[in-house]
Amino acid sequence: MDIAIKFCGLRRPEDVAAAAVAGARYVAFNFFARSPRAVTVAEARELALEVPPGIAKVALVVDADNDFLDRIVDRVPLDMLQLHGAETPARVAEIKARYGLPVMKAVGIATEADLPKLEAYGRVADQLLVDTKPPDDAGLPGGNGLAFDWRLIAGRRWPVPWMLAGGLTPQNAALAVEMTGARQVDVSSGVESAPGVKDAAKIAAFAEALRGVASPR
Ligand SMILES: O=C(O)c1ccccc1NCC(=O)[C@H](O)[C@H](O)COP(=O)(O)O
Repeated sequence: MDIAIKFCGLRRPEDVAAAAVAGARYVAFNFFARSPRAVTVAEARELALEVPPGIAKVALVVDADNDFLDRIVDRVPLDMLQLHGAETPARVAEIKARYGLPVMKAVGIATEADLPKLEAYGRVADQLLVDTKPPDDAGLPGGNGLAFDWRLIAGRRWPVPWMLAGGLTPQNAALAVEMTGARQVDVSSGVESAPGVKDAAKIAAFAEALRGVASPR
């Protein structure tokens, strides 16, 4: 089975086109205003309308309130919500019920002590994004281009599908899949030429690096 790829933080129609050509299974639009990858609701709508059928369109939000989520969901055709803040399991369940969209919860991992959170969110979310926990001095809750120690999750399973994220690049993605058993991966800064600027050649190289790579699970 092919490894499913999510390209995160797309801002331009050419990014969507490059992701589609590379065989993306998901593309994500980032609504966190302080991110160099942020898009407005209107921009995301235009981008989402360009996404070919068969590619899931994901909205990435950080501790968004209902008013903001209402605006996003009303205007942007979406297939999934990605919650990348400090949303509690109860808030994840509330958002899932309110919008009727699948919800992916990002969980930051730095040490073994972070792993129980995956169990807790796995009971309420439809998917988990197993990402690197941002260091205290990181300016952003995600998209920092930092990997965590993949040995922490080698051989682990959760009750819902999950995606590996954090510091993946065309150079290390195949090894990450082999070490963790991930069947889905997420990448943002590893396919950029500058913060927020996706690079079509790196997007293609990332997909190429995973072609023919089989998850050991
Ligand atoms: O990418 C951002 O700017 C960002 C900002 C705020 C919250 C989350 C953000 N990104 C989340 C993602 O899903 C990234 O793809 C994930 O953290 C991996 O990023 P990277 O290490 O750059 O591949």
